[in-house]
Amino acid sequence: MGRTFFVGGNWKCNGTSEEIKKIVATLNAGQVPSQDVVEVVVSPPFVFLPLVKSELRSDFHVAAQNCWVKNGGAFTGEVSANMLVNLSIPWVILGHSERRAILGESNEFVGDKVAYALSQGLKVIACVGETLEQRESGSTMAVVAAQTKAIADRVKDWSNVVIAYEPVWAIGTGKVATPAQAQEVHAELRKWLQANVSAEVAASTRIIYGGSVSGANCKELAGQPDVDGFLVGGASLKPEFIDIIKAAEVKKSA
Ligand SMILES: O=C(CO)COP(=O)(O)O
Repeated sequence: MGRTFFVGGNWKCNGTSEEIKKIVATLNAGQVPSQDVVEVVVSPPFVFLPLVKSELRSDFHVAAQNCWVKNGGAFTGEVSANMLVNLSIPWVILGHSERRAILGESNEFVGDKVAYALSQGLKVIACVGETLEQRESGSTMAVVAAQTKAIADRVKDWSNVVIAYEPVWAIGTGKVATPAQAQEVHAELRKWLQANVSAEVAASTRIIYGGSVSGANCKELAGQPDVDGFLVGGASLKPEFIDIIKAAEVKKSA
Protein backbone atom coordinates (compact mmCIF):
# COMPACT_ATOMS: atom_id res chain seq x y z
CA MET A 1 0.00 0.00 0.00
CA GLY A 2 2.33 2.74 1.24
CA ARG A 3 0.49 5.99 0.60
CA THR A 4 3.28 8.52 1.09
CA PHE A 5 1.89 11.72 2.63
CA PHE A 6 1.50 14.39 -0.04
CA VAL A 7 1.50 18.16 0.46
CA GLY A 8 0.80 20.42 -2.49
CA GLY A 9 0.99 24.20 -2.50
CA ASN A 10 -1.32 25.84 -5.01
CA TRP A 11 -0.09 29.39 -5.42
CA LYS A 12 -3.00 30.20 -7.76
CA CYS A 13 -2.71 33.53 -9.65
CA ASN A 14 -0.38 35.21 -7.15
CA GLY A 15 3.12 36.63 -7.01
CA THR A 16 5.73 38.77 -8.66
CA SER A 17 9.10 37.26 -9.53
CA GLU A 18 10.53 38.93 -6.40
CA GLU A 19 7.82 37.47 -4.19
CA ILE A 20 8.18 34.04 -5.78
CA LYS A 21 11.94 34.09 -5.14
CA LYS A 22 11.27 34.89 -1.48
CA ILE A 23 8.82 32.03 -1.10
CA VAL A 24 11.30 29.64 -2.73
CA ALA A 25 14.08 30.84 -0.41
CA THR A 26 11.84 30.17 2.60
CA LEU A 27 11.01 26.69 1.32
CA ASN A 28 14.67 25.96 0.60
CA ALA A 29 15.59 26.82 4.19
CA GLY A 30 12.77 24.74 5.73
CA GLN A 31 13.55 21.70 7.86
CA VAL A 32 11.11 19.03 6.74
CA PRO A 33 10.86 15.22 6.90
CA SER A 34 12.55 13.21 4.15
CA GLN A 35 10.95 12.28 0.83
CA ASP A 36 9.99 8.82 2.02
CA VAL A 37 7.77 10.49 4.65
CA VAL A 38 6.33 13.37 2.62
CA GLU A 39 6.14 14.29 -1.05
CA VAL A 40 6.05 18.05 -1.56
CA VAL A 41 4.87 19.74 -4.76
CA VAL A 42 4.41 23.47 -5.32
CA SER A 43 2.40 24.99 -8.12
CA PRO A 44 3.30 28.49 -9.28
CA PRO A 45 1.60 30.28 -12.16
CA PHE A 46 2.85 29.05 -15.59
CA VAL A 47 5.15 32.01 -16.18
CA PHE A 48 7.13 31.32 -13.00
CA LEU A 49 7.53 27.55 -13.54
CA PRO A 50 11.08 27.74 -15.01
CA LEU A 51 12.21 30.15 -12.27
CA VAL A 52 10.82 27.97 -9.49
CA LYS A 53 12.12 24.78 -11.06
CA SER A 54 15.63 26.17 -11.29
CA GLU A 55 15.75 27.65 -7.78
CA LEU A 56 13.73 25.17 -5.72
CA ARG A 57 15.44 22.49 -3.62
CA SER A 58 15.59 19.16 -5.47
CA ASP A 59 13.51 17.21 -2.94
CA PHE A 60 10.48 19.42 -3.71
CA HIS A 61 8.75 19.21 -7.07
CA VAL A 62 6.72 21.55 -9.25
CA ALA A 63 3.26 21.38 -10.77
CA ALA A 64 1.43 23.47 -13.33
CA GLN A 65 -2.05 24.64 -12.35
CA ASN A 66 -3.71 23.53 -15.58
CA CYS A 67 -3.00 22.33 -19.10
CA TRP A 68 -4.82 22.01 -22.38
CA VAL A 69 -7.06 19.01 -23.00
CA LYS A 70 -5.05 17.58 -25.90
CA ASN A 71 -2.07 18.22 -28.13
CA GLY A 72 -1.07 21.82 -28.77
CA GLY A 73 -1.92 23.84 -31.87
CA ALA A 74 -4.27 26.70 -32.59
CA PHE A 75 -5.50 27.19 -29.00
CA THR A 76 -4.56 30.75 -28.12
CA GLY A 77 -3.66 31.23 -24.49
CA GLU A 78 -3.37 27.54 -23.66
CA VAL A 79 -0.37 25.51 -22.52
CA SER A 80 -0.13 21.86 -23.56
CA ALA A 81 0.82 18.86 -21.45
CA ASN A 82 3.63 18.21 -23.92
CA MET A 83 5.14 21.63 -23.21
CA LEU A 84 5.17 20.85 -19.49
CA VAL A 85 6.87 17.53 -20.21
CA ASN A 86 9.35 19.35 -22.44
CA LEU A 87 10.27 21.60 -19.48
CA SER A 88 10.49 18.55 -17.16
CA ILE A 89 7.53 19.76 -15.08
CA PRO A 90 6.38 16.49 -13.49
CA TRP A 91 2.96 17.42 -12.11
CA VAL A 92 -0.22 19.25 -13.12
CA ILE A 93 -3.29 20.24 -11.08
CA LEU A 94 -6.49 19.61 -13.07
CA GLY A 95 -10.15 20.30 -12.37
CA HIS A 96 -9.65 22.85 -9.63
CA SER A 97 -13.03 24.19 -8.51
CA GLU A 98 -12.06 27.71 -9.57
CA ARG A 99 -11.64 26.43 -13.14
CA ARG A 100 -14.79 24.33 -12.97
CA ALA A 101 -16.89 27.22 -11.60
CA ILE A 102 -15.37 30.33 -13.19
CA LEU A 103 -14.19 28.89 -16.50
CA GLY A 104 -16.98 26.37 -16.92
CA GLU A 105 -14.91 23.17 -17.06
CA SER A 106 -17.29 20.19 -17.05
CA ASN A 107 -16.66 16.81 -15.43
CA GLU A 108 -16.11 15.31 -18.89
CA PHE A 109 -13.66 18.01 -19.95
CA VAL A 110 -11.68 17.53 -16.74
CA GLY A 111 -11.73 13.75 -17.27
CA ASP A 112 -10.40 14.22 -20.82
CA LYS A 113 -7.65 16.50 -19.51
CA VAL A 114 -6.61 14.03 -16.82
CA ALA A 115 -6.45 11.18 -19.35
CA TYR A 116 -4.44 13.19 -21.86
CA ALA A 117 -1.99 14.58 -19.29
CA LEU A 118 -1.36 11.08 -17.93
CA SER A 119 -0.87 9.71 -21.45
CA GLN A 120 1.88 12.27 -21.98
CA GLY A 121 3.69 11.24 -18.80
CA LEU A 122 2.51 13.90 -16.37
CA LYS A 123 1.39 13.11 -12.84
CA VAL A 124 -1.98 14.61 -11.98
CA ILE A 125 -3.56 16.18 -8.91
CA ALA A 126 -7.24 15.85 -9.83
CA CYS A 127 -9.60 18.06 -7.82
CA VAL A 128 -13.15 17.23 -6.79
CA GLY A 129 -15.54 18.81 -4.31
CA GLU A 130 -19.05 20.04 -3.65
CA THR A 131 -20.49 23.53 -3.20
CA LEU A 132 -22.21 24.62 0.02
CA GLU A 133 -25.58 24.32 -1.68
CA GLN A 134 -24.83 20.77 -2.77
CA ARG A 135 -23.65 19.83 0.74
CA GLU A 136 -26.74 21.32 2.34
CA SER A 137 -29.01 19.46 -0.06
CA GLY A 138 -27.30 16.18 0.86
CA SER A 139 -25.68 15.54 -2.51
CA THR A 140 -21.99 15.78 -1.52
CA MET A 141 -21.15 12.18 -2.34
CA ALA A 142 -23.20 12.13 -5.55
CA VAL A 143 -21.34 15.22 -6.79
CA VAL A 144 -17.91 13.92 -5.82
CA ALA A 145 -18.67 10.48 -7.28
CA ALA A 146 -19.81 12.00 -10.60
CA GLN A 147 -16.62 14.08 -10.79
CA THR A 148 -14.49 11.02 -9.99
CA LYS A 149 -16.44 8.80 -12.42
CA ALA A 150 -15.69 11.13 -15.31
CA ILE A 151 -12.01 10.54 -14.54
CA ALA A 152 -12.38 6.80 -13.88
CA ASP A 153 -14.19 6.33 -17.20
CA ARG A 154 -11.13 7.61 -19.03
CA VAL A 155 -8.19 6.45 -16.89
CA LYS A 156 -6.86 2.92 -16.46
CA ASP A 157 -3.60 3.45 -14.62
CA TRP A 158 -4.10 5.38 -11.38
CA SER A 159 -0.52 5.17 -10.17
CA ASN A 160 0.20 8.78 -11.20
CA VAL A 161 -3.04 10.25 -9.87
CA VAL A 162 -3.61 12.04 -6.56
CA ILE A 163 -7.21 13.00 -5.79
CA ALA A 164 -7.69 16.32 -4.00
CA TYR A 165 -11.00 16.59 -2.17
CA GLU A 166 -11.63 20.31 -1.92
CA PRO A 167 -15.09 21.31 -0.69
CA VAL A 168 -15.80 24.61 -2.46
CA TRP A 169 -17.26 26.16 0.71
CA ALA A 170 -13.94 25.64 2.49
CA ILE A 171 -11.71 27.18 -0.20
CA GLY A 172 -10.33 30.59 0.71
CA THR A 173 -13.06 31.07 3.31
CA GLY A 174 -11.21 30.21 6.51
CA LYS A 175 -14.05 27.71 7.05
CA VAL A 176 -12.09 24.45 7.12
CA ALA A 177 -13.90 21.11 7.02
CA THR A 178 -13.83 19.44 10.41
CA PRO A 179 -11.55 16.39 10.58
CA ALA A 180 -14.71 14.24 10.76
CA GLN A 181 -16.23 15.89 7.67
CA ALA A 182 -13.02 15.41 5.70
CA GLN A 183 -12.59 11.81 6.87
CA GLU A 184 -16.19 10.97 5.97
CA VAL A 185 -15.85 12.07 2.33
CA HIS A 186 -12.35 10.61 1.94
CA ALA A 187 -13.55 7.24 3.25
CA GLU A 188 -16.59 7.36 0.94
CA LEU A 189 -14.37 8.23 -2.01
CA ARG A 190 -12.07 5.33 -1.22
CA LYS A 191 -15.10 3.04 -1.03
CA TRP A 192 -16.25 4.40 -4.38
CA LEU A 193 -12.84 3.60 -5.89
CA GLN A 194 -12.98 0.11 -4.42
CA ALA A 195 -16.43 -0.57 -5.89
CA ASN A 196 -15.90 1.13 -9.25
CA VAL A 197 -12.19 0.82 -10.01
CA SER A 198 -10.42 -1.80 -7.88
CA ALA A 199 -9.40 -2.64 -4.33
CA GLU A 200 -5.76 -2.01 -5.27
CA VAL A 201 -6.45 1.48 -6.61
CA ALA A 202 -8.61 2.27 -3.56
CA ALA A 203 -5.83 1.20 -1.22
CA SER A 204 -2.97 2.91 -3.01
CA THR A 205 -4.43 6.21 -4.31
CA ARG A 206 -3.72 9.23 -2.19
CA ILE A 207 -6.75 11.34 -1.33
CA ILE A 208 -5.65 14.73 -0.05
CA TYR A 209 -7.77 17.47 1.52
CA GLY A 210 -7.87 21.12 0.47
CA GLY A 211 -9.77 24.12 1.82
CA SER A 212 -8.46 26.56 4.43
CA VAL A 213 -5.70 24.21 5.61
CA SER A 214 -3.40 26.05 8.02
CA GLY A 215 -0.55 25.44 10.41
CA ALA A 216 -3.14 25.41 13.18
CA ASN A 217 -5.54 22.78 11.79
CA CYS A 218 -3.26 20.52 9.74
CA LYS A 219 -2.23 18.05 12.44
CA GLU A 220 -5.73 17.08 13.43
CA LEU A 221 -6.74 16.64 9.79
CA ALA A 222 -3.59 14.60 9.09
CA GLY A 223 -4.54 12.30 11.95
CA GLN A 224 -7.58 11.04 10.01
CA PRO A 225 -6.95 7.59 8.51
CA ASP A 226 -8.08 8.45 4.97
CA VAL A 227 -6.51 11.91 4.77
CA ASP A 228 -3.25 11.34 2.87
CA GLY A 229 -2.11 14.95 2.71
CA PHE A 230 -3.20 18.41 1.66
CA LEU A 231 -3.63 20.81 -1.21
CA VAL A 232 -2.96 24.20 0.33
CA GLY A 233 -3.87 27.58 -1.15
CA GLY A 234 -3.35 30.75 0.88
CA ALA A 235 -1.11 29.21 3.54
CA SER A 236 1.24 27.79 0.88
CA LEU A 237 2.42 31.35 0.17
CA LYS A 238 3.56 31.75 3.78
CA PRO A 239 6.29 30.23 5.98
CA GLU A 240 3.47 28.32 7.68
CA PHE A 241 3.58 25.92 4.69
CA ILE A 242 6.63 24.31 6.31
CA ASP A 243 4.53 23.48 9.39
CA ILE A 244 1.89 21.93 7.15
CA ILE A 245 4.53 19.76 5.47
CA LYS A 246 5.64 18.63 8.93
CA ALA A 247 2.11 17.36 9.66
CA ALA A 248 3.32 14.27 7.79
CA GLU A 249 5.04 13.27 11.03
CA VAL A 250 1.60 12.64 12.52
CA LYS A 251 1.10 9.87 9.97
CA LYS A 252 4.49 8.36 10.57
CA SER A 253 3.86 7.96 14.27
CA ALA A 254 0.26 6.76 13.77
O1 LIG B 1 -8.05 25.83 -3.41
C1 LIG B 1 -7.24 25.46 -2.58
C2 LIG B 1 -6.07 24.68 -2.98
O2 LIG B 1 -6.16 24.23 -4.29
C3 LIG B 1 -7.40 25.80 -1.15
O3 LIG B 1 -7.25 27.15 -0.99
P1 LIG B 1 -7.14 27.77 0.50
O4 LIG B 1 -6.14 26.92 1.24
O5 LIG B 1 -6.69 29.17 0.29
O6 LIG B 1 -8.50 27.64 1.10
